[in-house]
Amino acid sequence: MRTLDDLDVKGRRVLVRADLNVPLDGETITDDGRIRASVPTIRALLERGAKVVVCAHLGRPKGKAEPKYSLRPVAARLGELLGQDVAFATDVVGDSAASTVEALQDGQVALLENLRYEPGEESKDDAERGAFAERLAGLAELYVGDGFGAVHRKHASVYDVPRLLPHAAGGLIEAEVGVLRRLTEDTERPYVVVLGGAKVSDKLGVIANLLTKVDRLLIGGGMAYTFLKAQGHEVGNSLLQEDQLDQVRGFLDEAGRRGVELVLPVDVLAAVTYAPDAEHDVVEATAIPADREGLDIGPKTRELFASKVADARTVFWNGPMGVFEFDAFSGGTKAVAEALIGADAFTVVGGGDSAAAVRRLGLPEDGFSHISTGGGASLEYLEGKTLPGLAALED
Ligand SMILES: Nc1ncnc2c1ncn2[C@@H]1O[C@H](COP(=O)(O)OP(=O)(O)OP(=O)(O)O)[C@@H](O)[C@H]1O
Ligand SMILES: O=C(O)[C@H](O)COP(=O)(O)O
Repeated sequence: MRTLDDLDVKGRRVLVRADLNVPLDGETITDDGRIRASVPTIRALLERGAKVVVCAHLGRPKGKAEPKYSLRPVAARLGELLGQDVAFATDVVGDSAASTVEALQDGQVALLENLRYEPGEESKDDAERGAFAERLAGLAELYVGDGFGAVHRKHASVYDVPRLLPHAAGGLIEAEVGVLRRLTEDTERPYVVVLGGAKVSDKLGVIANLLTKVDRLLIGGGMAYTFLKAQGHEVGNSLLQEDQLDQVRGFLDEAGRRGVELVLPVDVLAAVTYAPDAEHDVVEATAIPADREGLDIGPKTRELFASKVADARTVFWNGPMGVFEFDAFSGGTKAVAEALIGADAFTVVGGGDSAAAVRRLGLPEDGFSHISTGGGASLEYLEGKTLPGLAALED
């Protein structure tokens, strides 16, 4: 992959694809980790006299402009971190983007509005995606891919634009790939992967492949309930991926055949509703009442998961064990994070929310070997898959 040193950026418009998908509470950014991780590359380009045009997505607005997914608050925070103004374009490839980019002087930076306001960004139709990519590429002369968290998406800004412009990888992508490579080459064993979180359908897909690589797979968070249901248990109102139950039954069989330990929760915190102060009880994972939803792993599971991490030599963890944003349901995530910190192992945490959880719970970031900005992206990297955003940069 070419790096920033291979591009002559002085006086030129450089489109930087960053991952600025941060958690928001209204317009308040609750964790700015991904913005901070994007700063070094943007700063390096500014210092070299480029006109920097940053593009990124926020949430999943599905091709429509929805104010709650606006990147405007992110532009303000990015400006504070860079110590200079960030011009904000109120559209992606429209008049505002054109005039904002036109007005940039060398060493100045702009952020475009949420890429996913445009249906072309995520389109599965190559022509529609390509047409949007042409418009986006038209804003700049060079492209820098640095949004590691999104490299697993075959989206216009990730996959198509680098084919249209001279390009390079930014420092974040270089660093992430450098560390994650260690998890795919000569992995020290026992190798344990811990999965949780809420993007269940996305991440179930990676399990088949992980089962060929790991010694133990621990499943918590919103992911666990599809497994419990597949084993025939009631999961009440818990997060469930009904259409993937057969696939999950297949994983359970495959794990058995391969001798991979697949460890599920034995108890959960079952709440009456999804709320910070929801009334809840600890119940056996096999006996979740029909009118309750599991919002965290229970105390016995925390001990069980910690014991399964304790002797590991390599651990990758993606996805919180519960709704850590609510204090009452953050204990499981904290227990798993502490188990990783205590392990004598190469430990990697991946994912926007997983990394945010570590910081929110006040745990030391240097307690882990690496905190990755990518969740789904790191998981797919670990599978050994070719990721569209990396392949495009390698071309
Ligand atoms: N039992 C549960 N029920 C509902 N939501 C849950 C549960 N457990 C965890 N979550 C939610 O999962 C979300 C994080 O999931 P997600 O899969 O997006 O992880 P991530 O670390 O951000 O990875 P990525 O970077 O791929 O998005 C959190 O907002 C958390 O509240
Ligand atoms: O949060 C992430 O994992 C990345 O920003 C990608 O977001 P996505 O899962 O909505 O594509």
